[in-house]
Amino acid sequence: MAPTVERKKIDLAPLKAANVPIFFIVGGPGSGKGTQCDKIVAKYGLTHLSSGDLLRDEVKSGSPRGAQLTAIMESGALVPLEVVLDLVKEAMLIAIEKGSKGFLIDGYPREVAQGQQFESEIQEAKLVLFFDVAEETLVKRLLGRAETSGRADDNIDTIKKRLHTFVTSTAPVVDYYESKGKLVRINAEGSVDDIFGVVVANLDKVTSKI
Ligand SMILES: Nc1ncnc2c1ncn2[C@@H]1O[C@H](COP(=O)(O)OP(=O)(O)O)[C@@H](O)[C@H]1O
Ligand SMILES: Nc1ncnc2c1ncn2[C@H]1C[C@H](O)[C@@H](COP(=O)(O)OP(=O)(O)O)O1
Ligand SMILES: [Mg+2]
Repeated sequence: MAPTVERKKIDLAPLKAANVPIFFIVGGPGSGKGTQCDKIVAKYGLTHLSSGDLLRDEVKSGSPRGAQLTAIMESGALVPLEVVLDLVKEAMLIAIEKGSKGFLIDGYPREVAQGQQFESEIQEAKLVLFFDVAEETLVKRLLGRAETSGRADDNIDTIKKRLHTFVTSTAPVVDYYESKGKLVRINAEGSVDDIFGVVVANLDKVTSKI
């Protein structure tokens, strides 16, 4: 039986009223989502929310909700949709109160249903940036990150499982947004600065009003 998750009612009215642009940031584990988001924040001042960071913060907080998450994340599987979406909503509301002018939602959606539920409950994404990197490169980068990250999921066994989850659950997200004409596929094998150049060229087309 699936574990029951604690949920509370979240009033989304202020978030919907603000109607700020939302960008989904998708890519395999180690594709450079976090790295590029830091650079986007520095240039455009958008609010960066990483679903993985929100989950790790929840674990650290010692909440009952957090306690259920560690085992799932160490197994390389996806956390239940409602848990992630509630954390994202709560973080977005806090940022809106502080005057956020738009969001980078990093590591979300990781399955098509997550995208559909987010967009039906909150607002449509403006664009989906997909960082496209070969598996071999992802493994190399994650093993490099493992040396300093302290992350329980940066080890070869969990990395293999996370890659499997990416192929089975998240690759369909890429196809889904491509068919909607919202996908920006970025070859992310090159240097951080070269990739950022492509990111900027794409964001500049749609962020002139931010
Ligand atoms: N373009 C790149 N070339 C080489 N290494 C990179 C590049 N982008 C990110 N990295 C490194 O790869 C690792 C994973 O990057 P990260 O931004 O954490 O990816 P993600 O958030 O998609 O898992 C980090 O150690 C980061 O420094
Ligand atoms: N949107 C989401 N839905 C379900 N599980 C998620 C999720 N975002 C993150 N997780 C869970 C499963 C991931 O393997 C783990 C770490 O995510 P992450 O920090 O975004 O990884 P990375 O930046 O290496 O791609 O947290
Ligand atoms: Mg990340």
